[in-house]
Amino acid sequence: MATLWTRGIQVCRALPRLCTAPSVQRRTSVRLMSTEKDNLLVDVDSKTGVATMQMNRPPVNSLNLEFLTSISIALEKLENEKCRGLILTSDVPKIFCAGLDILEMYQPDVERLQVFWRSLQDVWLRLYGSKMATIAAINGHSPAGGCLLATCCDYRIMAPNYTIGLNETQLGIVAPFWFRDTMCGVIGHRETEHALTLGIMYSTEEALNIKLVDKVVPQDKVIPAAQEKMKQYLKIPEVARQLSKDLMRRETVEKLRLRREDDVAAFKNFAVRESVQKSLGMYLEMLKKKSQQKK
Ligand SMILES: CCCCCCCCCCC/C=C/C(=O)SCCNC(=O)CCNC(=O)[C@H](O)C(C)(C)COP(=O)(O)OP(=O)(O)OC[C@H]1O[C@@H](n2cnc3c(N)ncnc32)[C@H](O)[C@@H]1OP(=O)(O)O
Repeated sequence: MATLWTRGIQVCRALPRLCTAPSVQRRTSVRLMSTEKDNLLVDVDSKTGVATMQMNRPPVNSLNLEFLTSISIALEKLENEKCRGLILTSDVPKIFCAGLDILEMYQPDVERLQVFWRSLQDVWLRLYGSKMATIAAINGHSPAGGCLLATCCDYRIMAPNYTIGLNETQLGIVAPFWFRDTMCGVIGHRETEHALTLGIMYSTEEALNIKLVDKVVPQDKVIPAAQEKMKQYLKIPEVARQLSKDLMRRETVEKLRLRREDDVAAFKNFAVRESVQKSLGMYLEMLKKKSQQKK
């Protein structure tokens, strides 16, 4: 197992130029490193060409601008390196990904808010449109943006006793069309409508029933099961597999590509509404209270 490490991704606060390209050195061990500690660990098996990407931004792997930028750059590098497969998982106990960092949307700097949204679009375009075979090894809770990451993948394996879903309406916000399309592609129109309007968080078992996840295995078997499933993908002739995936996803990808700036504007205009800010504030307060009660 070789490790692909990315060194020196400099995430600048200065906008709009966010970061300089990381210099990748090919050697036995190359690390993907971000300014925010090692919040993304990427190992590439040099024999199989399968990368394992572990999200590691405690406490809950929430997706802020810097973290999204790291993920996006890492995905680009893996694609450029012609990796064949990607297993996306978490290094944070009990959490796959808590979705977007709500602090990015609450009382935002409007300039940064837009860059933030573009960086989320980038991650989606790269992950959903990836040529690699992608498997989500969901080893923890996976609300909203976490569910989006998982549903971008070709296959989902989840551990028991967690939750997954697009719960946006519960926060008083709305999942945009490309979140919807991604989920529709996995569970179909009716179930997506039900899930989105009610903001349903499914238990692992419920998620399996509606095929939001493909397989449930014990916690310690999630990554081995993903590695095993990956073998099946890698046995398929590469071009045939990639073209079939492209055939299924191209229209959805193109829809966002063509509407990127409209989507940024819609997000910005929506997020700055007084009613939305009020809802986000109340939700953050609720999370804080819940967290304090545990301590
Ligand atoms: C007209 C149409 C136009 C369209 C326009 C678009 C509109 C906007 C679309 C936006 C799409 C949004 C997508 C999202 O992803 S929103 C984020 C949703 N996420 C959640 O609701 C998850 C909330 N968190 C939880 O449920 C739990 O934290 C979790 C189950 C993940 C873990 O529970 P646990 O008990 O282990 O941990 P705590 O709850 O104690 O949390 C620890 C600390 O982390 C903070 N926290 C949690 N989640 C987030 C988050 N997503 N962002 C920021 N911070 C988060 C939590 O407050 C605790 O902090 P403190 O310890 O400091 O109190």
